[in-house]
Amino acid sequence: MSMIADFYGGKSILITGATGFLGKVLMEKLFRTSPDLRVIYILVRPKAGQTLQQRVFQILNSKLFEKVKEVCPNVHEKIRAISADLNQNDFAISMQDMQELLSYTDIIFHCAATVRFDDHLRHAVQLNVTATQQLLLMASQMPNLEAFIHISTAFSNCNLKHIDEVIYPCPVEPKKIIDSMEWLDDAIIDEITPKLIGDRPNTYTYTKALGEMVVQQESGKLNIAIIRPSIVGATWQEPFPGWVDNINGPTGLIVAAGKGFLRSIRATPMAVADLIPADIVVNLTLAVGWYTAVHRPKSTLIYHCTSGNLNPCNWGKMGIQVLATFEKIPLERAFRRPKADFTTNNVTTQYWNAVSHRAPAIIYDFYLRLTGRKPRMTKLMNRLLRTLSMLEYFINRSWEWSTYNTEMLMSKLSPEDQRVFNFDVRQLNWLEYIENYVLGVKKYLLKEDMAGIPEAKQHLKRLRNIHYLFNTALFLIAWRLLIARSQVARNVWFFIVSFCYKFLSYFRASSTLKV
Ligand SMILES: CCCCCCCCCCCCCCCCCCCCCCCCCCCC(=O)SCCNC(=O)CCNC(=O)[C@H](O)C(C)(C)COP(=O)(O)OP(=O)(O)OC[C@H]1O[C@@H](n2cnc3c(N)ncnc32)[C@H](O)[C@@H]1OP(=O)(O)O
Ligand SMILES: NC(=O)C1=CN([C@@H]2O[C@H](COP(=O)(O)OP(=O)(O)OC[C@H]3O[C@@H](n4cnc5c(N)ncnc54)[C@H](OP(=O)(O)O)[C@@H]3O)[C@@H](O)[C@H]2O)C=CC1
Repeated sequence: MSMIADFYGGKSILITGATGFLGKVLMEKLFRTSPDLRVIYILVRPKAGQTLQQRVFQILNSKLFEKVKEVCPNVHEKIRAISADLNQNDFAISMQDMQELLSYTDIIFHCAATVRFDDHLRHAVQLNVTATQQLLLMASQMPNLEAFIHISTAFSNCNLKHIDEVIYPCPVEPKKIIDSMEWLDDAIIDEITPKLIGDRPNTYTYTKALGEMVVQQESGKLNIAIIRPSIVGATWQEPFPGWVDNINGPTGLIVAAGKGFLRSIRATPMAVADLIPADIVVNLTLAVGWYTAVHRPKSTLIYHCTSGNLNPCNWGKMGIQVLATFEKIPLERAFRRPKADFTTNNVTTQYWNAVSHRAPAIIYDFYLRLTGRKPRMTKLMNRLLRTLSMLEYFINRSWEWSTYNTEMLMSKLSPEDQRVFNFDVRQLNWLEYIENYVLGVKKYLLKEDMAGIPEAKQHLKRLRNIHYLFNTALFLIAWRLLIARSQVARNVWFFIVSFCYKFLSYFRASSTLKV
């Protein structure tokens, strides 16, 4: 019997960010392992023309929830979507809904955040700091609350090389930042942003660090824990391997490499690729929820959910395995053959960006224009290059995260819980995981049919022939131009032609003699 699964039975659980990547995997696991839970409240905003109900319906009817429906057929009744916008005061939750949340919630998992690296500081503060503060205030009014679990990121202190499971204060108090965002105009915020974020690379990591400080300062009598996952990737095992449905982090680059857009990337092959599968993060999160509620640690514990110190893999190994998988299982309608390399300095990066990214895009757009279609490749390529420049910080450095609390928790679990809520990253086989990840990108994110693989392979063969043809034509044109302009080139050309002629004459003469 799993103590953790048993613990969530009969509970009312509030999840923010339940429509996001991690939130969905968290909900799925909760329903599958504790189908007798009372209710999961999710704070959802209407989006992209969909009502709350339509959004929930879409999630529950997705492939991810197929197993849940077998174990918990009345899952629709156990999920209660509450209209909320975390950017608004009191989250714009109705009085009635607020009353219900305050009266019944037993556990909170706070996953909602803006994860965009380029978000405006005002918006990032609102969601990652102010909303966290408001949620804590709400939590403090919940009489039944047993635990508040805050999802942060292992990169909230990426300005440090070695990171312990402690909160590192930022120079300016979060309260001052929150206040100033209320009266400063956008232009001034833009001006002070670089000074505020200091040696962090973006507003995301900075505001997640502020969020942690808020959690520490406002914890009061609450039972709180913070989880810091590193780069969350597709699922490893549960509910099935390779599930992923958004293009954040490595996923977008895997798509770009598979479709042949991404040909070179500035990365350090030996740097640690601190990826962590989504199901490991979720298993740890649920175990932390149980431990925090049942054992009530005296202080707020922080748990690093990382792979680097227990089972390291580097970007080089990862890149090679991604490309090897595309050899076997290519994506459909690729722009070019999947073939990419790492560059390590600015000059080579600029060179390969021009030759392998910009030039083919310009040529393709020229072809689209010639055939009366709208050019789009240059725009897409510029977007990719911008994304690459934002991710570069994370793929050219290595960090060390200590994992004492995470390992301590593992040792507290019963053998059954260690199996059902497995977060032991040492058991992960990277090559197998990456292959499943790439497959998952194809199947679940791009929704490509496996039956289309032979056609995709044919398409790659055609691309290879076009590539050879194009290179031969380019060489001949360049050579012809060179001959027209340079005496040396003409002499070389004369030498080659006469050499070939002599060789052929000799060959013909010797074969005639034999006859
Ligand atoms: C030794 C030699 C070996 C040779 C080997 C060669 C190697 C070859 C490489 C092969 C493959 C590579 C694989 C391995 C390398 C992987 C490297 C990965 C690096 C990853 C580092 C991540 C570090 C993360 C650290 C922090 C972790 C966290 O805590 S939080 C989560 C991370 N957050 C993010 O990832 C968000 C980052 N994204 C952004 O900030 C923004 O998207 C952007 C600024 C990058 C781009 O913004 P922009 O406005 O230009 O575009 P946007 O509007 O966002 O999107 C463009 C289109 O995409 C759609 N989109 C966007 N988001 C999503 C989504 N979540 N789901 C679905 N679709 C999405 C969007 O709608 C746009 O579409 P259109 O409207 O149709 O245009
Ligand atoms: N993905 C990763 O690599 C990592 C993620 N994390 C952390 O994990 C958590 C979850 O991340 P992930 O699932 O990847 O992120 P997603 O971007 O997939 O999900 C974000 C969630 O927050 C919700 N949200 C955003 N703004 C609002 C708002 N104004 N009102 C209500 N809800 C809102 C989104 O709702 P909607 O669907 O309406 O947009 C969505 O459900 C975050 O705290 C993140 O910092 C930490 C480390 C790595």
